[in-house]
Amino acid sequence: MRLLADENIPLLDPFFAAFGEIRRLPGRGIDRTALADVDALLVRSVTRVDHALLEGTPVRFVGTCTIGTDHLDLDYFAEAGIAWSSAPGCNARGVVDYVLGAVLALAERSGADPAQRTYGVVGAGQVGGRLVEVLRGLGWQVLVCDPLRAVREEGDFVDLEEIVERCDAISLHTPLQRDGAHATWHLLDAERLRRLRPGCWLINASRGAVIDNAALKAHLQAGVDLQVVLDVWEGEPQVDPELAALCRLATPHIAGYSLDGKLRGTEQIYRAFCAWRGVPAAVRLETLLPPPWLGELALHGDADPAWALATLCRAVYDPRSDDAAFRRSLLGSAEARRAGFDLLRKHYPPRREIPGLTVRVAEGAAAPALRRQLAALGVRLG
Ligand SMILES: NC(=O)C1=CN([C@@H]2O[C@H](COP(=O)(O)OP(=O)(O)OC[C@H]3O[C@@H](n4cnc5c(N)ncnc54)[C@H](O)[C@@H]3O)[C@@H](O)[C@H]2O)C=CC1
Ligand SMILES: O=C(O)C(=O)[C@H](O)COP(=O)(O)O
Repeated sequence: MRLLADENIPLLDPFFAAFGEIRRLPGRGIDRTALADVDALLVRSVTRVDHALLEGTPVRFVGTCTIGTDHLDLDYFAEAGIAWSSAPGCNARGVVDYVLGAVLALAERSGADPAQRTYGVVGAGQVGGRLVEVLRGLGWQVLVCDPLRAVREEGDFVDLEEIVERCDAISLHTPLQRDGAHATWHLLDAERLRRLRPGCWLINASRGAVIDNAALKAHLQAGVDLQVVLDVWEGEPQVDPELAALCRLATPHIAGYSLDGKLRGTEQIYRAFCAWRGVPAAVRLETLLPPPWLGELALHGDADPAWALATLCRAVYDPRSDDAAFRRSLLGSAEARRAGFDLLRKHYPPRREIPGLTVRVAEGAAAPALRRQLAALGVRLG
């Protein structure tokens, strides 16, 4: 059996070597020629996998080690009888940690208390749903917009217009859907951007085109008070440096790049692949995932919970380092910027997730509040 894989997929050998030959290519370089004798294709989000790529090739299985599937032509797969799988939820926690880091950075910069804002989460699936749980667990006010969930289940959902009008921090977590009743392409268009509350924090770690980037740039250039964090960009890997310069935080599509999330993504595709082949999945991620870099910490029982929240989150991940590296990469030519976007992702430093922490809290006046907060973050209590 021959497998072709994006070279940025980690742990290919431990999970897939037993099945046959594994060839590796940059995800953007995978073409029909490379697939001429390939049975299974393993990708991440940068390879468009459709009729044009697969027609006439022997590929019968496609796995994407990512949550998003907007780069796959699923209708064509169904028509052509090609088995496929994505990795739902694999890096959801990485995105949650990114949003927390972004919120804390915006709060520090503006001097605002993050606990006093009204958060709007748009899309409450694996990522947004976990984010809502964390924010509500911290005792913060959160409005949730997810029209698909709203028709399926009881719950406290609001529509997008209410999010736009009432929230002073909005985080987008929908898939990119170009058409249909719940299309998300340019969900935040010029008109909705205009109606955002002054001083609003707007975070996009979903897909670039969920916000109309040209409208956003025009809006920011007009001097509107909007604090924007973008991890994803229309047209990436080409990023508009003028738009990036207008953002408070700008990163190269790395919100979900926790080491844990990336390795889970490979494992989930390995399991789907084994199921397709009809063989048991013998390799276990637990044996391959390194222990958390930052294991155990102790907190004084009188520690200020707001200080503890910021300190612990930042100790695990602070998106400002990714922002600084990305801004440096945007100084060169268009070609260098495009290459820089992919290089930063290819050589991304290993980052772990907040729930990997174990924290002991000594007895003290703030101990109950600290323990509640740690539980909300998903941290283990030692
Ligand atoms: N920046 C990054 O590194 C990452 C980005 N992503 C992106 O985040 C997206 C969301 O991920 P998950 O939460 O895991 O997906 P999911 O499929 O679990 O959840 C998406 C949610 O959005 C809702 N939704 C769909 N259309 C909507 C609309 N028009 N308005 C409001 N809600 C709507 C769905 O009902 C669903 O509950 C992915 O599709 C992917 O594009 C995911 C992982 C990492
Ligand atoms: O899982 C997703 O969906 C994502 O957006 C991934 O974090 C994207 O990772 P790459 O495919 O860009 O490596």
